[in-house]
Amino acid sequence: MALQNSLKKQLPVKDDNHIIGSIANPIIAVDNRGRITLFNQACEKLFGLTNNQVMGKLVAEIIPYTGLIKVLKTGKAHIGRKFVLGNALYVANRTPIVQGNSIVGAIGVIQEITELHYLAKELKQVTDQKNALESIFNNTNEGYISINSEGYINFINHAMAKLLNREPKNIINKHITEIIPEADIHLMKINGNAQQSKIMRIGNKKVLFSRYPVVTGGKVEGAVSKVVYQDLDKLAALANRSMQDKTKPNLSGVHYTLKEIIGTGKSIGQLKDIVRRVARGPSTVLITGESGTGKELFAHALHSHSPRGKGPYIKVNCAAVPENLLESELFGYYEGAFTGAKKGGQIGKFELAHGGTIFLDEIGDMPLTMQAKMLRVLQEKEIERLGGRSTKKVDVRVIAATNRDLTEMIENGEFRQDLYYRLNVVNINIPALRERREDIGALVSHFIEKFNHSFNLQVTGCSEDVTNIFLGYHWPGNVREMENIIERAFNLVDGKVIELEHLPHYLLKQKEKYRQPLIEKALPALLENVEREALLEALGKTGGNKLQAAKLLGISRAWLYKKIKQYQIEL
Ligand SMILES: Nc1ncnc2c1ncn2[C@@H]1O[C@H](COP(=O)(O)OP(=O)(O)OP(=O)(O)O)[C@@H](O)[C@H]1O
Repeated sequence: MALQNSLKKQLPVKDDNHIIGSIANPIIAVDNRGRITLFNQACEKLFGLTNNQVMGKLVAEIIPYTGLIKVLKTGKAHIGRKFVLGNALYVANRTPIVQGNSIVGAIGVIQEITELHYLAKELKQVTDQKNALESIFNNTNEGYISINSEGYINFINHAMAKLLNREPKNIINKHITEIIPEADIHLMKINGNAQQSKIMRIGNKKVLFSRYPVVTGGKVEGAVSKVVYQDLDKLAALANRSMQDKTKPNLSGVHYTLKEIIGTGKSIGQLKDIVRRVARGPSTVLITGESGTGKELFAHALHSHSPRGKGPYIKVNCAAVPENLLESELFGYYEGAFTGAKKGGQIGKFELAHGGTIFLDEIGDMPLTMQAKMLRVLQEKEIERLGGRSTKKVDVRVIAATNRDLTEMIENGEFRQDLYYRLNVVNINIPALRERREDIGALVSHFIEKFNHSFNLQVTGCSEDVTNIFLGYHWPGNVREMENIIERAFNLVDGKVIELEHLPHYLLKQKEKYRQPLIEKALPALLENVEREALLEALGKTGGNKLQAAKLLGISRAWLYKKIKQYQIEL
């Protein structure tokens, strides 16, 4: 008790006015008639009036709009009423002073909130910006995650959370290595350097990520990582698909028509007529001919001129695909069909070609087991993916090609006869280049024009010696070989004419070889051979023009016709 009394003496609690006077908040009170009864020092400062000037005076006269009179009249408190005085913002709480049942006065307590107001405004702006950024980050497919300088996650967007297969709320504040163990190496190294486009694994996915330091006031405060492609394997598969799409004409720009097939001679002309007619129908076509004769070019043209020309054109090289993969390549497979099968399975070339054409190149190299399956597809027009039991109808036109002698293969038991008949509904046989020398001149001009364009040169032609070699050579590699020889010459030529020195050595030698067998024959046969070759050369040089060819040979036109008939030269 003694202690309490001594404390009371020391503390100013006994002097209410002194306590109120010391409060930093302006306080003003009135009695029940509105006369000022309390006006503390903070109030004096706020209103610029002294206590002596205002005490006992009517508040309405001294400071209008305090709201205290209204509180007196209504008995209702005003809480948190804002008002502006000078450049500052204030909030006031006004309450009635109640004694017993009656209102004996009113009191107002004021607080300056200018700073607070601006802070609140700033906070709102920051919150708005944060919300906007969050919605941007959460509506992108790119994953974002940020960590502080100790590696604790302070932000993650939806895409990144999805990639991690977790809820964002279960990730925030966790250590990055706890959530992404692989991050130890890639995401954790917090320094001032950015890392761009690195590949890392997150779970079973390969992703591409970039990491940037978060720098505040020159200090690295953390790092933010961006995952650009969530699954590179998927992306690779997509790119693969898009490459496959590119094999489709009209989409890729690689689009051969009959116009691109060069040949002035009768044989090519006849073949073009056949293509025009056959293209209209649905029949399977077998294109035969030596390697490099233009089988693929004809297959393309067949597709382009057909009603399916705008559909896909899918090529499968039966010799290039390993035997054990050919079936899945052609018909596709379901997930888990075999060890190493891709997740999600794979669509086969037949399905890809739906509505278009499938070109089965090198069909002669198709294994016998596959030949049986192919026969079924051609008969039923339906395919069965590996690992599945259901079949699917496909609307595909089949064009097959081979440089092998299928009839001989049938005799040797290497090719199924029934498949041969199915494929050979229409046969297009492209003669070897040596059997249509009349096309040589036009082809040479065509390739010179083509390479002038790509090499940006102005080559006008070949020297006479070179022309003679071209006309006499037996072209085992056919048009492809000619294309290669001319391209090679373009790499060496520095004038406007292709000369002997621009030809490969073997070609000069081959020419002699080509002439050699002649001496092994009897004289009449030898003469016939020479005569035939001379006719072919002349016709080739003149692009098949008989009048000019006859002039070149020094014979009459009638004689030339007789010889053409005798040697069964096709023009
Ligand atoms: N008549 C032609 N006109 C223009 N270019 C041709 C002609 N014939 C072939 N070519 C060109 O020759 C090259 C070989 O042609 P293509 O690939 O069509 O031959 P292929 O008979 O299918 O060969 P392979 O049997 O080796 O597959 C291609 O670059 C092609 O453009």
